[in-house]
Amino acid sequence: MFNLLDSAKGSHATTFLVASLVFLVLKQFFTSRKMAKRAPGPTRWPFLGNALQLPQQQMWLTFSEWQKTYGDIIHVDVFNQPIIIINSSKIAKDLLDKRSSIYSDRPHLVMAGDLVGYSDPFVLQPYGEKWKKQRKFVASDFSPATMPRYYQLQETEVRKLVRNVILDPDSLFSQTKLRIGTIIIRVTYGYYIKGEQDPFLTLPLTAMENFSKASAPGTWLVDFVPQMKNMPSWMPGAGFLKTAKKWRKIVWDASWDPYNWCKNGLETGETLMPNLCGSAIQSAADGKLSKEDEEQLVWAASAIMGGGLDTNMSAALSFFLAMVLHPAVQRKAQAEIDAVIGCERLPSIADRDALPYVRSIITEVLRWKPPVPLSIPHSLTQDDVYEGIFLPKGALIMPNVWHMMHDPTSYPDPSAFRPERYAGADGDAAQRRVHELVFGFGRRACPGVHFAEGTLFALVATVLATVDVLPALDAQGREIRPDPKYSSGTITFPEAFPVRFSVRSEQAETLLAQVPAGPM
Ligand code: HEM
Repeated sequence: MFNLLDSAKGSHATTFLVASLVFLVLKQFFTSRKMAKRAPGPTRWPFLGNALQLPQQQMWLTFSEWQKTYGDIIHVDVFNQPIIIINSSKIAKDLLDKRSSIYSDRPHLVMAGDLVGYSDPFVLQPYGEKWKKQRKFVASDFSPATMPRYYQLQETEVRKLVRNVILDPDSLFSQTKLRIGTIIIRVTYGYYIKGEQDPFLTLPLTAMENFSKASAPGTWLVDFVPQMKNMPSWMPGAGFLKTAKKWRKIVWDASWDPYNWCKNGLETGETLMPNLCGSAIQSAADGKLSKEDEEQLVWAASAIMGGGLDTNMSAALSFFLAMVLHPAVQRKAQAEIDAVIGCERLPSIADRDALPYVRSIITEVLRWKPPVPLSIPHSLTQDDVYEGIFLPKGALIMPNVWHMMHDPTSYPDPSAFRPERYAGADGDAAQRRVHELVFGFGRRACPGVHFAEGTLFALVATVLATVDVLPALDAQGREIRPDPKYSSGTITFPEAFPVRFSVRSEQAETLLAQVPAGPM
């Protein structure tokens, strides 16, 4: 009896062991890449893949349409380069945030990176030692604790912007460029921009314009057929090589000229406002950086300057557009500012906590028109499987942030501009959810987020406190309602629209007049 029981127990144990092993092997098999299937997507052509189906204009809208047919993860191929489009915020976070150790590389862009040189600044740097060093250079200057150092500069420059556009509403776009450029260049190099034609402003602006074109996915054949970069420049079809050469010089000059100005200023003892490059040089041993460190600092600073220009300008201009279209939102925000700040002073960034409706306007601008609608693509460094879907090593990962921000299940009536979405007890969390997506993912998330939020708050609060933003009038005195049209490219802007400003009170005019004209 005893022996029988023992052997019965033994056979149970063996069965259990075998069953467990079979289960583990099957589990491994079903979750392995062999069983995982590729994500759905439009039908591919041999060799070309989906090249002909990728739209040239505002890709995010097409990808959003495709979501209805193919779902939240879409796989397309362009000349054998796999591209994974993600239309869901949950999946984007599951992959890019939670699995960031393998999703933090950047795609190797032959045109933008190898040929023009945009892979030197850390925005496009591969995930590696140079990228880490550059992020380290900027980490403390752009941490939340450092932000108050910049408040006065941010507030002063946006006040000048408002004062100038009241006098000349047609200068809205150029003034926005000038003031946002002045802010970011001052904190990066200590240099104060002398005017719209200052090369320290025009060069990086041109470099950013070119960046948007050079990095727009699917635009350059050489990105998919890298051998083309070696073709002789006289050959038909090699025009892109001439373009790349011209653009490369602009990137170089835009990055090294202001750096050298800053370095020389330190050497000659010229007083400079605390700035990223100056502090990094001064904190190096003996005040001298190694050649390698200097190079990485130049590119880190260039990334910060570039990152802080067009993105902020896009959001600022979308804000003005939203205000022209939504007078009721303006009135509600003005009532909040009048009640909290009064008319004796202008709002400051330190007032942020006390102005929740003003904050929710900023969030709604970023949701309504995200400045970087497809974020900046990441690249996957090893094969991966997500819920039975195979994601290949080297795939370009494109989070369609525009779609996430216009998903009607999260944002009913998504094309409506409605800051009230963030009212109520969940308001702050709802705002955070927008910012977390609009400013990017995982280890590559935007290092300038706090700085950008400060500049935008200073702008939005100052504008609403001092002026009514109104539609321009036509020759018959009728209001011209602008049609919100946006550019394509990595960073998207509203097309120029007519606008009018009316000062809200004499006190507002007096307060703006007191802002000093020169550098601070
Ligand atoms: C409204 C303003 C801004 C928006 C919407 C924005 C958005 C973004 C996005 C979507 C990315 C890509 C994140 C990813 O790959 O997952 C990014 C990266 C970056 N941003 Fe911003 N940004 C803004 C302002 C700024 C400012 C003010 C700075 C500089 C002070 C800045 C510097 C950078 C840099 C250097 C990167 C590259 C990060 C990396 O690759 O490691 N951005 N930003």
